Amino acid sequence: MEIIDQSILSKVIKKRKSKSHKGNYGRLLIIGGSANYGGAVIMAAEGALNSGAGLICVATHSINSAALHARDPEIMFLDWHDENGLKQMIPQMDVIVCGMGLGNDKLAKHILELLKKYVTSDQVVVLDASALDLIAQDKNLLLHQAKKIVLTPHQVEWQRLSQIRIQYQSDAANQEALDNLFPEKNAYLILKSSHTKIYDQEGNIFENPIGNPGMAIGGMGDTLAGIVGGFIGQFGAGIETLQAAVYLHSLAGDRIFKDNYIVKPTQLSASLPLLMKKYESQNEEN
Ligand SMILES: NC(=O)C1=CN([C@@H]2O[C@H](COP(=O)(O)OP(=O)(O)OC[C@H]3O[C@@H](n4cnc5c(N)ncnc54)[C@H](OP(=O)(O)O)[C@@H]3O)[C@@H](O)[C@H]2O)[C@@H](O)CC1
Ligand SMILES: Nc1ncnc2c1ncn2[C@@H]1O[C@H](COP(=O)(O)OP(=O)(O)O)[C@@H](O)[C@H]1O
Ligand SMILES: [Mg+2]
Repeated sequence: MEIIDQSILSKVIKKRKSKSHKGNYGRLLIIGGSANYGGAVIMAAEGALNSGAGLICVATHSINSAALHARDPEIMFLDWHDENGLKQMIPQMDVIVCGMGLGNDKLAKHILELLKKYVTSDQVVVLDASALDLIAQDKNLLLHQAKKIVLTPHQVEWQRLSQIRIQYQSDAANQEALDNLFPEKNAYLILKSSHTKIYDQEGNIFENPIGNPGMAIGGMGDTLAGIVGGFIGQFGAGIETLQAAVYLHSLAGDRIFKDNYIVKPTQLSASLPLLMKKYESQNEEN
């Protein structure tokens, strides 16, 4: 197992080319936010926006549209009851992040079915929160055809999905469970805790050494899912991209925690552009 260190940031965060446009930095579809959990998808979207995603569309319950646009007019909205809209939108995007506040009703399941049907082998899918819980209840909802699939459970979500109780979530058991879920070997696991670990399917494991208890607050994982999506859209779906996303999330949290009793997820997101500028690579992206 390797410990992630700060050098991962300048390795992954590229200086932007002057000759570029929003399409070069990832088209993201973020799906989540039932009538009661709109905050979850807005926090994910703010993680993606502030970490540099080129273009973001949020598919959510229509009740969340005004709040989303009031906070972030940069972000597009799609009513998640609009099945035709979803069918058209899904294959057009580079990265799909799904699950934050999705809930577990019939519509939530149907959205996972649509994803399974319309995601292509060129796309990357990040699955979080309710999406993982729904798949734990019905493994038929799991999609396999994406180029890469990134799971971002906390330990209880991973327990539900892998059937491994928290105290038995050893590296070997986690890797075996990931391989059982994805025999195609196209998945990563970001297992969140106070020491988040990242697993690939080639036997590599990376542990995040930073972060703090001020980050133990609802929405912190939603924010991470958005950052992971934003980073994949800009820097590709390799293991180093995931390490940098996880590390940056905690580094941002630590900087706020130095002077604050708690770390608000929205405050963390707002601090990302400055932090990314500080740690960007000195060489232009190639
Ligand atoms: N503002 C919004 O709209 C927000 C909406 N959200 C949305 O809510 C939905 C449900 O998600 P969820 O994570 O709150 O519920 P769930 O999966 O039942 O987990 C809770 C249980 O797990 C435990 N537990 C958690 N982490 C643990 C850990 N690392 N290690 C160990 N234990 C841990 C925890 O423990 P306990 O409280 O019992 O001590 C409890 O038992 C989902 O769609 C999500 O996106 C949230 O994102 C928040 C902001
Ligand atoms: N004590 C802690 N130390 C470090 N990081 C923490 C701590 N508590 C929570 N976190 C981080 O906060 C996030 C919580 O994710 P999650 O439980 O999915 O939150 P939510 O679903 O409420 O958004 C994870 O990234 C986790 O690593
Ligand atoms: Mg969560």
